[in-house]
Formats: sequence, structure tokens, C-alpha cells
Amino acid sequence: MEVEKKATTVEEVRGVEEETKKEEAAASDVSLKELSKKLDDFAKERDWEMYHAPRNLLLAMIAEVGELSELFMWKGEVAKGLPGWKESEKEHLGEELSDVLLYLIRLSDMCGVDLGDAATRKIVKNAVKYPAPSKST
Ligand SMILES: Nc1ccn([C@H]2C[C@H](O)[C@@H](COP(=O)(O)OP(=O)(O)OP(=O)(O)O)O2)c(=O)n1
Repeated sequence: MEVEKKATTVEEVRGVEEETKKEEAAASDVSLKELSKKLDDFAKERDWEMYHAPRNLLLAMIAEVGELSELFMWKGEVAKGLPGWKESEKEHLGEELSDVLLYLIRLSDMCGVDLGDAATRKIVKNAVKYPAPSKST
């Protein structure tokens, strides 16, 4: 049986806290390309590549959008920051948002679309289509 080594001194506890903070910061800065690689590894390790055809991924993503919608269903308008939501509900929301994002990234990959590049170009196109009003100084 593997026994986990526990931090015992104040310095060790601080070290563990520091490491955890670094890992959390790295995770929230993750790129689309890194997520895409993780999804590719995940599918390869399980021999699931055959299931990750574009149409299957699209349907899986829509199913996850349904699960995401359920969290907001019958609540009426929801204010920014979700005041009144329990931590467990917010955590569940994060999971459903992630499922949608992960299937979207995998779908883009399986279609040969570079999502980061496409989304960046689209933002530029949106700005041309909807110019911001010039601010008088
Ligand atoms: N063939 C599959 C099945 C799952 N996943 C991954 C992508 C999603 O992030 C997550 C979806 O898993 P589930 O189908 O188990 O869905 P949920 O996590 O939403 O579980 P549940 O529907 O039980 O709430 O797993 C995947 O890549 N390929």
C-alpha cells in the first residue's frame, strides 16, 4: 500500500500551499492547444478515437449544452456572479461548461479547424462588422 507523505512542519505546509497555488495558476492559464493534446491522449489511451467522429462529437456537445441548460432551468433571470447559488451548484456549472468546451475543442480538431486561430480571426471580423462608437475627448 502506498502511504502518502504528509507535510508536518510549517515550512513543509507552506511549500505544499505554494506548489498548489502554482498548479492552480498554471491550470487556469491553460491554452486551447494544451487541452486539445490532453483530449487526444485521453482518446488514444482508451482506444476511443473511432467514436470521436465529427457528428458524434457535435451531438455529444449538444447533449452537454442540454445538461448546462438544466442548471438554469426554471430559475428565472440569474444575476451576474450567481448570488445565492451554492458552491456545489457552481462546481457543477464549471463541469458542464467544461464538457461543452472540451467537446467543442475536440470537434474542431477532428474537423481540422484551428479553433484559437479561427476565434481570433472572428473577433477581428466582429469588430469590423460592429465598429465601436468613437469616444469624444
Ligand atoms: N466518448 C467519450 C465520452 C466522454 N468523453 C469525455 C468528454 C466529456 O468531458 C466527458 C463526458 O462524460 P459523460 O458522457 O460521462 O458525461 P457527464 O460527465 O456529463 O456525466 P453525466 O452525463 O453522467 O452527468 O467525458 C469523451 O471525450 N469521449
